[in-house]
Amino acid sequence: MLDVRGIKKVYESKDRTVEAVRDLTFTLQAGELACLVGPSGCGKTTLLKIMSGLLEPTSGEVLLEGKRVEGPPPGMAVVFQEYGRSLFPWMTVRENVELPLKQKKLAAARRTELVEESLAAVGLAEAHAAYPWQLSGGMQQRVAIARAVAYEPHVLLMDEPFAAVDAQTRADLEDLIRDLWHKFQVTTLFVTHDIDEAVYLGQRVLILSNSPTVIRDDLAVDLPDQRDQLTTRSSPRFAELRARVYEQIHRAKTPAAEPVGAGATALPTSADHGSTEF
Ligand SMILES: Nc1ncnc2c1ncn2[C@@H]1O[C@H](COP(=O)(O)OP(=O)(O)OP(=O)(O)O)[C@@H](O)[C@H]1O
Repeated sequence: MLDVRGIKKVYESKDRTVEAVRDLTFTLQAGELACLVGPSGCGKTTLLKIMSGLLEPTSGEVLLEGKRVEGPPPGMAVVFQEYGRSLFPWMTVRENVELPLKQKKLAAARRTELVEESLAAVGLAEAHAAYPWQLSGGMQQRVAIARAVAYEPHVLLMDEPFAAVDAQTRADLEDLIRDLWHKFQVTTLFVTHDIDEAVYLGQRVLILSNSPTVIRDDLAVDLPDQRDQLTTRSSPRFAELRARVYEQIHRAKTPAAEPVGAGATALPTSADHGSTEF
């Protein structure tokens, strides 16, 4: 449903050339929830901008439902980290969520239905008349998520959406994402540099190498579908999976990256609800 084929991106300016992404190829199946994790600066945001048609690749292509992405595709919604900048402060919560639906030229009755359903789904039915600046950071990010869901996208891309919220809010938002995914079955790619978050959320974790970036591993997360912060994160399988991701990223950051299993790597201990970030 979403094909990323041989994506390469070289940023060129007068005095500097940066090969941010070398060769990325993967496919997201319809209804899949995949996480993308990699070291800081490895090109995650670059890749997402290319996938959402905001940036042109140097070579390669992205296909959404067989159609080449050449500008923001109508069936795609993106949630960014900076919720503060993505909501309009002069519009109420309801108006913010409704705006893309107006641009989609939906009838008023359908817009009302979608706005109410999505605000209820993120637990903000009561806050529809508030302005974003009257809400906490976590609530603002819920509004941004509601806006994306109301749009009824075929694909939802999320670029480190919880990086700016506190740990408790982050855990709640992670559970919200899984609930919404179960409810709406939207194909989702969630970018994070938090290994625990990637394993907890995803059915699959794509691990990127250091820049210039390629896919280092594509890991199936065989944890039970019903997850909760306490039981899932303290299960032995969760610990094994996060150790594998950690090891891959650790090796990706060393200059002569060896394949997994070629040597011992000291792993951080899995503190309950702690996270490992890069
Ligand atoms: N507009 C640009 N011009 C030149 N170089 C850029 C530009 N945008 C990003 N880069 C470079 O491309 C590389 C990848 O950046 P990118 O922001 O995509 O990585 P990232 O994985 O999202 O980083 P982080 O995890 O720190 O947010 C970096 O070396 C960065 O300096």
